[in-house]
Amino acid sequence: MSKAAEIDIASVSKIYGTTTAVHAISLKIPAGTYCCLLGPSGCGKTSTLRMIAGHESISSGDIRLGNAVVTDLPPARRGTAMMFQSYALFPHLDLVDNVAFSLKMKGVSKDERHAKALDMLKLMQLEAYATRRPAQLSGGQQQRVALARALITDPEALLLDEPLSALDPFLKIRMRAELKKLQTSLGITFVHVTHSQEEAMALADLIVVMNDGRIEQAAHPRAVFERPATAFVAKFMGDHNVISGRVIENSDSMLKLSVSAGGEFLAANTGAAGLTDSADIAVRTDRVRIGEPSEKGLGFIGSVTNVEYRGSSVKLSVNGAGVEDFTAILSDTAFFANPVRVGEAIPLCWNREDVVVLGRLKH
Ligand SMILES: Nc1ncnc2c1ncn2[C@@H]1O[C@H](COP(=O)(O)OP(=O)(O)OP(=O)(O)O)[C@@H](O)[C@H]1O
Repeated sequence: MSKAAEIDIASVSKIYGTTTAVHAISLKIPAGTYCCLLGPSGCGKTSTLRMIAGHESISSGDIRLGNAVVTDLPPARRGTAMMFQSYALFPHLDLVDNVAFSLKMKGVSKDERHAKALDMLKLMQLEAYATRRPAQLSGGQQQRVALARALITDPEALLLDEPLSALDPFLKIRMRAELKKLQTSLGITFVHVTHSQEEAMALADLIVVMNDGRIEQAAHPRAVFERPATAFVAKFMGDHNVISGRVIENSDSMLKLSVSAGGEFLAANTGAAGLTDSADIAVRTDRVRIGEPSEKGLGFIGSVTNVEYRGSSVKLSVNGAGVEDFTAILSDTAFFANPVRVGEAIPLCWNREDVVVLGRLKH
């Protein structure tokens, strides 16, 4: 295998006719990273991946792979390989010929390409199926053939477009673990497009959250989850309550918000100096407790609108203080020690360190 390469995306845009799908994004993906491009449908993640692969032209900006600027290179000369969502296997060829296909295009001799294809099939534990055609395989096996076919070119970076979306939920989780294992053992850079935050959290060293053609946050999964940069990231990652309000105090140490129906909320100020009119804060749903707040602004009194039993936890929805559908996830033990019912008024509280001040993206 070749060495992994860093991918450097510098101010890259993609414009289709009158649609700007990607707005001058910049991103460095260190060599050997498992990177997930994450976001809702239409946010520009596939366009970004296809520009890295060379399957889509770059409207402006540059992409570097290792030391080489690849902006104007055709896909086969970039050192990348792409695995498509549909796997794009040839139905009439057996696995050896499917996997060897790109070597055939390069003019590699039959013996040599077949030997290499068999090695790749061995790596994917598919050598026993070498003479089968794709239709004679399960979904998970087809996915491994597609991986073998992409990896046979010894790429420095493997690009994967929703690689798990065709699999049933059980297989998805199994193949997810295999992808991670493969990336760790090969050590090459993986860039994987997904709209599933769970998938990205499970796989990535670097999550790049995209929205509307822009990067909202690029960081380690734990940083994205624990310190979401924007309201979009907090909502998209889930398990956060986002409260938006008017700024009534913004000092070095504290941010105080007022929500229209009278609620007041407090956060330790961490880099929110620019917020003067309005601001958003996030409170983790699993950090909310039933009880009186230790300080005004670190909780509110609300009415329970829904109680959902989830086995090890119970999800409460609460409206109050100008905040709707506020979620508290309580452990089953905490809930059943002191159960509450729909319609009941309850105090909710949390600690100051469980509040994150969210930034705003400058467009
Ligand atoms: N060939 C094209 N011509 C015109 N517009 C396009 C083309 N390809 C994509 N777009 C538009 O560019 C935007 C970004 O699309 P892109 O496929 O990159 O998003 P995505 O995040 O990968 O979405 P999905 O998860 O649905 O694949 C969308 O608004 C889309 O409609």
